[in-house]
Amino acid sequence: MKTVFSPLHAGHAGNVELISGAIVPAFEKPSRAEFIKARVESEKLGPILPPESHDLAAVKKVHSGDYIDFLPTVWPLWEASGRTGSAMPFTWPTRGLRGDVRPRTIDAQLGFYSFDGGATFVKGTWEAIKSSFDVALTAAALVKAGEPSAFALCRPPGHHAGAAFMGGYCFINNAAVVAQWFRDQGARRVSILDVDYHHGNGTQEIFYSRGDIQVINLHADPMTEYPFFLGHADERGAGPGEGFNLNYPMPFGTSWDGWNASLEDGCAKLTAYAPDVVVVSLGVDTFEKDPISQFKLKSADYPKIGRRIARLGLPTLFVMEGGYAVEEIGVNAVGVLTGFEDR
Ligand SMILES: NCCCNCCCCCC(O)(O)C(F)(F)F
Ligand SMILES: [Zn+2]
Repeated sequence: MKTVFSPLHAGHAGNVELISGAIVPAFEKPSRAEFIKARVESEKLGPILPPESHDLAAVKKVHSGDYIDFLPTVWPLWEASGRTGSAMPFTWPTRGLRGDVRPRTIDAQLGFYSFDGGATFVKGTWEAIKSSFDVALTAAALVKAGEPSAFALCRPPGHHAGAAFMGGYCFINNAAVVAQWFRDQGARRVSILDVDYHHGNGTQEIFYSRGDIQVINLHADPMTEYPFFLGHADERGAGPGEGFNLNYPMPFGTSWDGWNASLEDGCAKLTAYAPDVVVVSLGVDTFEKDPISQFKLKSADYPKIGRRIARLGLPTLFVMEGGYAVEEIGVNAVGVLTGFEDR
């Protein structure tokens, strides 16, 4: 399997996040991608290719233009306002406030275009964001060109980013961008299978009213876990999208048997949908040792996920999302990929 990777992810470094009332170093850090890359090499998964560069056209098919055009202006505006630390919002237009008027202050604009304080900017963040979707689009082109599968080693991740908002370490929804790209390249139906521990609220929001892109999410129950405000089982899609959004919320402590029951049902629904291609939002924060997550999957379980996805018998693009147990992130993420290839 070929991997696409860009060293430009490393410019998104030194970020902080707000956890339990304290500003702490961000869990979404450069070593995550480096450990995965090292494991791709040590497992001899296949060649590691640099991304082709793309313009923003494919991105603006799923994200609003004003939101995307805002992203590269953040750091310059933040610096121009005299700040040096991570650019982070602290006010959001929630119920009863106006979300149709964008204030002039950069701090407010960050809140205008986000749902939490988890998507922060430093000097190299925009370059990293751009390299991440270039990686995803380059890997998608490999699958379109006939590769049975490919691995987009994306960083930053994307599945919490909606049409016009960022959050949860996500800025551009890489999986959504490539799913739309496959449609534009002639795929009649595309399935997105999101196995990250957290619900892919952004991906759901982007495709919620569409029947041509099926979105299947396996995740921790939002009644008790981030992102909290989307991801319930009764969210089944709207209008033409009714029935094409499937959520499998699961309780804290879920281990392989319970998680696999959701995977089996999701795969049956995917097979019934008969897509031309599958995009896997690959997060491995379902791992028992993940520092911010509450599922109990073991490293030996990840190859089983890959084997099950391979049994779908469809062209498959893996897009990297989350996972914070950095020592084991490579073993677990690449375990899915070697399992897919049944090695
Ligand atoms: N205790 C409060 C910390 C807030 N937690 C934010 C969790 C973000 C999870 C991101 C992710 O893993 O879903 C992604 F795949 F997008 F990277
Ligand atoms: Zn996650």
